[in-house]
Amino acid sequence: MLKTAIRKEYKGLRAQLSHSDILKKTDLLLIQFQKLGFENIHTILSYQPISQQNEIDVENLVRYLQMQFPELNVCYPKSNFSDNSMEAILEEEESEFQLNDYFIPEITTGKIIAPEEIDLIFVPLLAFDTEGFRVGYGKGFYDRFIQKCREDVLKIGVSFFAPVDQIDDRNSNDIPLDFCITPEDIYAFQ
Ligand SMILES: Nc1nc2c(c(=O)[nH]1)N(C=O)[C@@H](CNc1ccc(C(=O)N[C@@H](CCC(=O)O)C(=O)O)cc1)CN2
Ligand SMILES: Nc1ncnc2c1ncn2[C@@H]1O[C@H](COP(=O)(O)OP(=O)(O)OP(=O)(O)O)[C@@H](O)[C@H]1O
Repeated sequence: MLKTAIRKEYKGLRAQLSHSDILKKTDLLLIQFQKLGFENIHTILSYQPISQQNEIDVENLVRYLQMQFPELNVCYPKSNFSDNSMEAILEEEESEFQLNDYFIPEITTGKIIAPEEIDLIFVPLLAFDTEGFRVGYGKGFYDRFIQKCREDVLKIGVSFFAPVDQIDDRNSNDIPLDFCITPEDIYAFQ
């Protein structure tokens, strides 16, 4: 399937989920995530969900990591729509989030963390395939950002749905995930 068709289908599938479906699937995702073990995680890049789009809220996954790594640095993306780039901003006590034009609650100010410092990224997506490639909103923000990260950065996708068989129009910029968590399974790639 082509990315445009996948985007359309999975936006539709998400839109059909009820509030209680979402709560249940989000709980199941945490249970799956807890099966993974991590070592030496200091800094992560999380995201705030676009709730109008029924994006997955990964807050509970972040809290779970914070229990294991009490000193965890949690960053959030700040997008620049003029060049489709983004920066990781460290969340601190005084951090504020403001809805941007795309209904993303974006962190407003804070310390910029170098991509090389990030150990783990929760990657938002619309769909993924059986090899770990993903379809996002089609602007390449995450592919551009991940390119600047360390080779060993853990890229973890989260999806309410099982993978599609194959994304037929993937390109040389597409960086595959290491894991994708769904309410039913953990997919490990490579
Ligand atoms: N929660 C969240 N934060 C994120 C992302 C994301 O996917 N989810 N991003 C991942 O890249 C970056 C922002 N990128 C975006 C890229 C394109 C559109 C966009 O085109 N939105 C459409 C609405 C979706 C639609 O097509 O229906 C639009 O408003 O036209 C939105 C965000 C950084 N922060
Ligand atoms: N590292 C990169 N450098 C330059 N252009 C890039 C890079 N990564 C992606 N792009 C460009 O960004 C556009 C969107 O890419 P793609 O269709 O793979 O997006 P996506 O993975 O669905 O979305 P997103 O990453 O925003 O969630 C494409 O035109 C692609 O060529």
